[in-house]
Amino acid sequence: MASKLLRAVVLGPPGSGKGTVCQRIAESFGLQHLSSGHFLRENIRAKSEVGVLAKQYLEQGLLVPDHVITSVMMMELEKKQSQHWLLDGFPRTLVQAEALDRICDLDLVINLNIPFETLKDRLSARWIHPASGRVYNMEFNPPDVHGIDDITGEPLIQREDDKPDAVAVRLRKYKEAAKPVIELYKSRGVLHSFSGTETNKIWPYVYTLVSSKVRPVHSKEAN
Ligand SMILES: Nc1ncnc2c1ncn2[C@@H]1O[C@H](COP(=O)(O)OP(=O)(O)OP(=O)(O)O)[C@@H](O)[C@H]1O
Ligand SMILES: Nc1nc2c(ncn2[C@@H]2O[C@H](COP(=O)(O)OP(=O)(O)O)[C@@H](O)[C@H]2O)c(=O)[nH]1
Repeated sequence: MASKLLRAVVLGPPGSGKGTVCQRIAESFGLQHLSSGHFLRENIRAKSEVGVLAKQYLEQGLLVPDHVITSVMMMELEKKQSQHWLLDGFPRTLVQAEALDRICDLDLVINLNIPFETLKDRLSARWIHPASGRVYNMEFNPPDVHGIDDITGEPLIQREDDKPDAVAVRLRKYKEAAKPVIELYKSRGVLHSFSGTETNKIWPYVYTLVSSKVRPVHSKEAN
């Protein structure tokens, strides 16, 4: 199997399971999961310059300006140059995809196609552990203790932008912005789309696809 470092992206609307799928890929293949939304929320909590600027956009469910998120992600990617990585939530626009093009050639783009009604239901039941970005769902993967993170015992919160009004705006904006990004990756032959309403059914196909590029952490070969 090639020893080249994997450069992968997961695309999909809010609630499509990007975070869940990325978490599973990161665990199964030992690669870095880099979530743009998580970095922005960390900056907001730290009240950094980027955080202060980004806060108003996140609260309204709007995309942060391209130059802001691009500089955040370029800084993070620079730190991870020597590792396999997987991007979640970036690029979201053609301008961002072009910025990413300038620093790497993508090997794999996973595109999650999930029906709108399913997205709305999932987001209203989503809870997160803000410090780690761990994601729960009150039906799909509830925490052991209601409202509490399994690992740290700290409280879980619901994101402001998972409220119904913000969700509708986010889903509309996603469609507009993502179309040219999806077309770009399709034209390059790196796009792999998966449709369905259940992550558990999509996951085996994603696992097989990623296995064709990187060795699983727990495979016999890896031991
Ligand atoms: N690549 C990006 N470009 C612009 N804004 C972004 C980008 N990534 C994240 N954001 C901002 O951060 C918010 C949260 O991002 P995140 O990726 O966590 O959530 P989302 O995709 O909107 O929802 P979800 O986690 O449900 O997919 C977005 O609504 C947007 O305001
Ligand atoms: N009911 C259900 N919930 C899911 C499924 N897959 C993921 N979720 C939950 O749906 C919410 C959105 O998933 P997430 O991975 O955060 O998606 P993202 O917004 O694309 O990053 C989270 O609360 C997940 O736990 C699924 O197959 N069924």
